[in-house]
Amino acid sequence: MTGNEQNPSKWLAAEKKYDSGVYNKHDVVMVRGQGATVWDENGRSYIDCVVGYGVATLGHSHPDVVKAVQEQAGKLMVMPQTVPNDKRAEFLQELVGVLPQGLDRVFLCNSGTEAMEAAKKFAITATGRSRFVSMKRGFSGRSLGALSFTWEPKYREPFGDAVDNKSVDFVTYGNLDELRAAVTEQTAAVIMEPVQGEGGVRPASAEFIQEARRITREKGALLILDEIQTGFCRTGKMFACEHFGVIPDGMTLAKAIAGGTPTAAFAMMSEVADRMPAGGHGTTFGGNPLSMAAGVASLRAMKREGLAEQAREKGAYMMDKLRAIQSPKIREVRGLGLMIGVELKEKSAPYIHAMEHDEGVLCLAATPLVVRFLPPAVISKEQIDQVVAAFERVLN
Ligand SMILES: Cc1[nH+]cc(COP(=O)(O)O)c(CN[C@@H](CCC(=O)O)C(=O)O)c1O
Repeated sequence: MTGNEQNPSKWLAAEKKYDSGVYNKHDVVMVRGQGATVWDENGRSYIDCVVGYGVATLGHSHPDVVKAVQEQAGKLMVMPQTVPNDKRAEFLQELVGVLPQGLDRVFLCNSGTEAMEAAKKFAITATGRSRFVSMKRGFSGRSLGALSFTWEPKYREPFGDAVDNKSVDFVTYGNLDELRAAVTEQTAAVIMEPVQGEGGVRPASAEFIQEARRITREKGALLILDEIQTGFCRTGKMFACEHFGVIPDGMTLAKAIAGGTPTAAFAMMSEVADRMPAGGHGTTFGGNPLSMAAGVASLRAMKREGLAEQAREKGAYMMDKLRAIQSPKIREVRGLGLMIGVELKEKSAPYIHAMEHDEGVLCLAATPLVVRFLPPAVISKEQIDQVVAAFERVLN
């Protein structure tokens, strides 16, 4: 068990008492992390295959990131983007240096949903159009603009018409005929994840993404790839689009972008950026020097440690081990790199709970039937073996 029933945590009580109530809180208080391991307030360790929903791909508290944040915190933490800053400039250079060719203009912000909001506004000004095509099972964020691209009705319905559902056509992920029918001369952009994450860990086919690239060019629409979860080595490449040989007109980025600090971006072609009126968008915290320092350290560490190759190799290893589990409860093991989903023939929640409480492994859901594993690319083979053995035990 993780909670301390005799001496309930004062931190747990306080957080549950004052929180907004939107989250289904675990009964454990995590206080420290290093690499692929986190510890709760009672000193129990866990192998973390959630890492903040795919944020700490570089591992918790990477020493380079910690050092960079400590130094920048003592130098300059706050400077709005109207005023240039050395760290921000350095991060932009590092980021554009790893982005696909041509994506060399960047709107910096603070979360994935904000990046998607920016993408929506830039697409409208770049094309003069306001219709969009998004994907069934797609997840683009929770703000009202991003929510219009997010498929799952339970996320949209409580907000009624405040969510613009009228100007978005949803197509079945992977269905070429639906895609071709939906993209027209009124379409501003097609929005899609190269691998659907929250929607069940579903890699796209190369054919589907390549057709999205072709048809958007033909119709004068933008292709915007949502790499908020797939970006920054998660799938075995720096960006998942590299697996498919496709360069989009824009790419939303967040999660693993800056060493765990709340940072995001909409990266785009100059032709897209140049059509936004000056002052047409903005953010207070975006591009703050503290996050930028973490981002510079993180991107350099990813390159130096060959993190994409680590994710590719360890992801293949982990999926092989998961596929070797002989269990009638498993329908399919799928994914790309270290973005892994195990679809069960029954609800996954009890097994995810047992992994945490009985086995000391953190994993998460991606739709009610899928167990999602998002380990950090610094995870060891031994830790992977422990995770797989634990999963086999909870299934049996
Ligand atoms: C592909 C994708 N796009 C956009 C977002 C929104 O990013 P942000 O505003 O920084 O949360 C997320 C969050 N993905 C997590 C959902 C979080 C939630 O439930 O809300 C996830 O995959 O679990 C994505 O995975």
